[in-house]
Amino acid sequence: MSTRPSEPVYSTAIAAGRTLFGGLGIKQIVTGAENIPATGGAVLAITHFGYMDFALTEWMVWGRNRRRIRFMAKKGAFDKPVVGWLLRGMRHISVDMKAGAEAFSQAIVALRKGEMLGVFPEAGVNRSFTVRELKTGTVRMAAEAGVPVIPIAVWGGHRLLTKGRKPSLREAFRTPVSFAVGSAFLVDSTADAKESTIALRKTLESLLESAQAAYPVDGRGKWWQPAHLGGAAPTPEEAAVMEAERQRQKAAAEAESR
Ligand SMILES: CCCCCCCCCCCCCCCC(=O)OC[C@@H](O)COP(=O)(O)O
Repeated sequence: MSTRPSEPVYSTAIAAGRTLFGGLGIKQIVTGAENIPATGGAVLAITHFGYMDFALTEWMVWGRNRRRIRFMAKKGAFDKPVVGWLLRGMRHISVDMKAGAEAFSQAIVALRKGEMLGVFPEAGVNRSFTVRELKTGTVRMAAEAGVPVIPIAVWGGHRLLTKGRKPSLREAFRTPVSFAVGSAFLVDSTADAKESTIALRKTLESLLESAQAAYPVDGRGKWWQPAHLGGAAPTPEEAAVMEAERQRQKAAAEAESR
């Protein structure tokens, strides 16, 4: 692919994102950037601690090789009037969490066309800021499309915007965001998807540990630091309880609106 067709919606979003992150003085710390393929299909498997992970990852990738990531995102976002139009304009893929087959086949088509797909295999933001159990779809789609998985840990992006927390300019200003990009993870199509997924999770955890170890701000006692590293974030067990409660409330609200 020597030509890169113009995409006005995506280009506008990138311009807006660069202005925002540039204005906030976000500092990128990147290791393993050479692992991002310059061409061809690949699944980027990204950790998910904050709502800026999408844009931050695209910002980092764009700065390296000018590629546009097609993200898999919740159907709920696509159902919103303006946001939905924007997401479709950027050719992101809508995922119905209750019926994933449609999104899966769209993802395969995109990968076979040589697109770079961005997925968050934890299927949501985990308030403990630790890597929780992954869905198996990531490795299954890579195996089926015959493309590599590129594991990426993003650390610090949750300080900009995350679940259950009001964003603060002071917290965001000049915040370092680390990206640890791992080498291509080739999925053996004869291997069990569960096993490969466990291996992928271990890889993401070790990339995350390396990003945290080198992070230039001491997180001890801070809300954004995981409990096992001396931070004030809820433990994985507490986060799971909070998430179950949130799901229960959502289901109750949906039942009421019917
Ligand atoms: C400079 C770079 C700027 C580039 C802009 C391109 C970025 C594309 C933005 C895609 C945004 C997709 C938003 C989807 C929203 C969404 O799906 O997020 C929620 C979940 O994940 C986790 O949610 P949760 O249920 O709260 O755990």
